Amino acid sequence: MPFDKQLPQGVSDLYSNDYEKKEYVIGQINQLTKLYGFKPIQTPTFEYYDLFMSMPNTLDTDQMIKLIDHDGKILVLRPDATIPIARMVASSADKKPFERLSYVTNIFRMQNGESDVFSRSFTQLGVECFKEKDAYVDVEMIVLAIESLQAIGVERFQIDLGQAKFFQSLLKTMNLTPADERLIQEKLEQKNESELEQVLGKYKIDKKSKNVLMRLTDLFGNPLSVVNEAKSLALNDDMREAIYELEWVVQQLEELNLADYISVDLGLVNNLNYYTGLMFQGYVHGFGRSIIQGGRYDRLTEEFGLPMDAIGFGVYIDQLIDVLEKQHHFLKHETIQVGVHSEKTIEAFQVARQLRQAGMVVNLFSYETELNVDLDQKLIQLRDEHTPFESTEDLIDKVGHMYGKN
Ligand SMILES: N[C@@H](Cc1c[nH]c[nH+]1)C(=O)O
Repeated sequence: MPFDKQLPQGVSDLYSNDYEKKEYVIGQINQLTKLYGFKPIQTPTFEYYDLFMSMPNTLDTDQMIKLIDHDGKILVLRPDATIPIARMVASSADKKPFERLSYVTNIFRMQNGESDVFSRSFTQLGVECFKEKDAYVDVEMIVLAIESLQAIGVERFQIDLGQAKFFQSLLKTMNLTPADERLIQEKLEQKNESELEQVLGKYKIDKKSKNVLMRLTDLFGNPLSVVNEAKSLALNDDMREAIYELEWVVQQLEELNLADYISVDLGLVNNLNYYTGLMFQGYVHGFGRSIIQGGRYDRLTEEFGLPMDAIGFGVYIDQLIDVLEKQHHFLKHETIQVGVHSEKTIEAFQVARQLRQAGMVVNLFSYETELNVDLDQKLIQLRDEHTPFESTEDLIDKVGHMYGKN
């Protein structure tokens, strides 16, 4: 019986049209990350399940795709890129790894648990910077995120800035179990005010902390006014410090004339719980899911025995392509057809080479046997006695003209 050709749910083939879009988007952003000094690396597609479970409250077991190794140990397909990179950096032999690492990789993660098979494999491009904490790096990362989206022409996007330390320091005042904290975080992430209130009602928490927590559900918008309001809500020094750090970043971005791209959301939490300071997410108007997620994570490598401050972000490439498609950003590349006549083969190759050197996409066809090619795609025919183009400039001039480019 023939194989029934079906694919598992949530994965798909990528035909050249779509692959080219992906290649283009990745290429543009990579070009930029290189200019910022990031060096590409790769971690394995699967690793031990225990690696990801050693980070409490980060990824749920039912978000991961598991495999059994030959010795019975459980493996998982990479559900996150940042954790393995932290492992890699901490285990590098000379303990002096590159500071700035970048990657393009597939991530296998069921965002909403086991039943969510539709988004379980996606591509992420990311950068991670391992360097002693310095506020300018936080600013630089946001600038890189903004420039990455600008480089591919994304319109109407916004980067929401948050502060993990603000929320975490507030939680600390409540003395809850990790499971309770997780539940509160989940409700806050969903901005579900009524359920958050219900959940909070179950615990003995002082009124002040509860009120501040409830305020987080709508503490977002204009950066400096949110920051100012948050200052008056801070209940301890850590919360105050978190806000001052955020304020400084906002001020620098404003001075860099990037205020239009940013907003602050102090209710911003991420179920990837390794963030310790500045956090950010990139959104496009009219498109619900974030296309960029990142932040500072100063305690992750410590889990692997090498304390190192770090910050990074990941671009959700497939989601970004959906956005670009909606915003009609992909121009069709015109393919120039060059006819090859058996007595003029060399000339055809020469013309094709010149055109390609000028950056044009060229397909050859046999002028004698394939004359039925789509004549709408304008042809360069080499039937005549002379080669039609004198020089590359002449060629581009004429071809450009034929295609209305001049
Ligand atoms: N790993 C994060 C993105 C990130 C990279 N570096 C820091 N955060 C994610 O998958 O959303």
